[in-house]
Parts: sequence; structure tokens; C-alpha cells
Amino acid sequence: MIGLPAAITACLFDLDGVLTSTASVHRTAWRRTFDELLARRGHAPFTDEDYTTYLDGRSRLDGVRAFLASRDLDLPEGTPDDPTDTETVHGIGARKNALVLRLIDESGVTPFPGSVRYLTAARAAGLAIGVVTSSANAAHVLGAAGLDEFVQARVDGKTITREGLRGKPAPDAFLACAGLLGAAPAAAAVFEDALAGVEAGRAGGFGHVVGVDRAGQAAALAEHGADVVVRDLADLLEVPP
Ligand SMILES: O=P(O)(O)OC[C@H]1O[C@@H](O)[C@H](O)[C@@H](O)[C@@H]1O
Repeated sequence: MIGLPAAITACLFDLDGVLTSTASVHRTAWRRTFDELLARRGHAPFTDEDYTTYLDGRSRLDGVRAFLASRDLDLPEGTPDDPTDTETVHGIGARKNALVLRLIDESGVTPFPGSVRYLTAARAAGLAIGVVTSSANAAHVLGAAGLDEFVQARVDGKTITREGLRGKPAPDAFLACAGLLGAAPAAAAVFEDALAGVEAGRAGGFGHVVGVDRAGQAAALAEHGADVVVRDLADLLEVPP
């Protein structure tokens, strides 16, 4: 009925790319931010593979650091107050975030219809529902998508910073959310579209890891830790019990 093993009592959903179509907003904002910097320094442009490998699923600053290191670019850390035109890790993060907020403001946030169907079915089946995301904009995105009513616990980029948790691919955020829902890892399912996210699901010993393939990377999701890969959450509703 819900396409999960019988032992599962809680569902832990990533947000961008799993519940809402905002992964493409993040990718666009990262591309624009880095392409300006790369052009100024004579480097080749940002690629989709850069997004998948260094940015997708990771917290904003972890992503900036990982991408800069991949291009041998050594920029100062800066501070959280750095303005958007500062060439520091924090300044780049601030610039990208201003762009994300503007893009969300202009286009709104669309939940995937299949994800809304799945959330409705999971709630009707009595499963606990949590959202686990590296994004510090999760409250804004969930509200704009109209998904608040489904979410019983949320661990997001702000929680991760405040509580000093390790970001994905470490399992800390998923473990914290399972704890908030009163579920042991073995009784919780992780739903992720990012390689760093399915890795976190595997590392945390969760009962089931669902890879959501929105970008033609089904094989990589399975290699990095997904027990099953679907193109849309509604596909799970067709799985025989
Ligand atoms: O900059 P934010 O909104 O805090 O988001 C951080 C990261 O959140 C993740 O959910 C996205 O996959 C990344 O692309 C994004 O960079």
C-alpha cells in the first residue's frame, strides 16, 4: 500500500528535490554564483556534475568549501556578516542565498504532486512524518509549498548549525529527526534525491533508504546507499504489499 517494509513506522523526507521542485532553484543559483567567480579567475564554467558531486544535499557552507577545493581555489572563510559581494566562503554563500530567495519569490514553490499523494497516504497509514534537510530556508519553503500540515518534526540547516550536528553525508540530522519522532533508525525510512543523502541513510543504519531519481542518476543512488530507486514517490504506492 505504501511500498515500505512492515517494520517502518516513521518517514524522514529530504525537502529540495524530494518534496518540492526547489533542487533546480538551488542548482541555478549555484551555477550563476560560481560562473561569475570562475569567469573572473579564468576557470571552466560550473557543470551539472559539479552540483551533484559537491553541492547537492550539503549545507550551504560545506558546499562552497567542497566546490572551491575541487577547483583548487583558496578563499578566506570570512564571517557570517559578509556582504554578498565579498570573495569569501561566507560572502559566496550569502550571494547564492540572496539569489535563491529571489528566485523563490519570483516563481513560488511547487510540491511534486506525487509527493503530496505519498504524504497523504503515509499520514493515513499512521506513519510519523519528519523533514530532514541541509537547507536553512526549510521553514519558508515548506510554508510556501503548503506542506506544513504534514510535518511532525523538522531538522534543517538552522538546527544543524545551532546543535553542532555534522551535515550530510553524516547521518546526524536523520538520527536527530528519528529521535524527535520517537523512532529507532531501524524503524525509519529515509527518502533522498542526493548522493550525500542516501549515503547518510546508509551510514545511519536506517530500516529502508529510498532514492528519488529526478536527475537520471538511478545507478549512482543505488551505489551510494539506496535500497530502492523510484522516479517519483507515487511510484511506491503501486508496489504490491
Ligand atoms: O542555502 P540553503 O537554502 O541553506 O540550502 C543548502 C543546501 O540545501 C540542500 O537541500 C540542497 O540540496 C543544496 O543545493 C543547498 O545548497
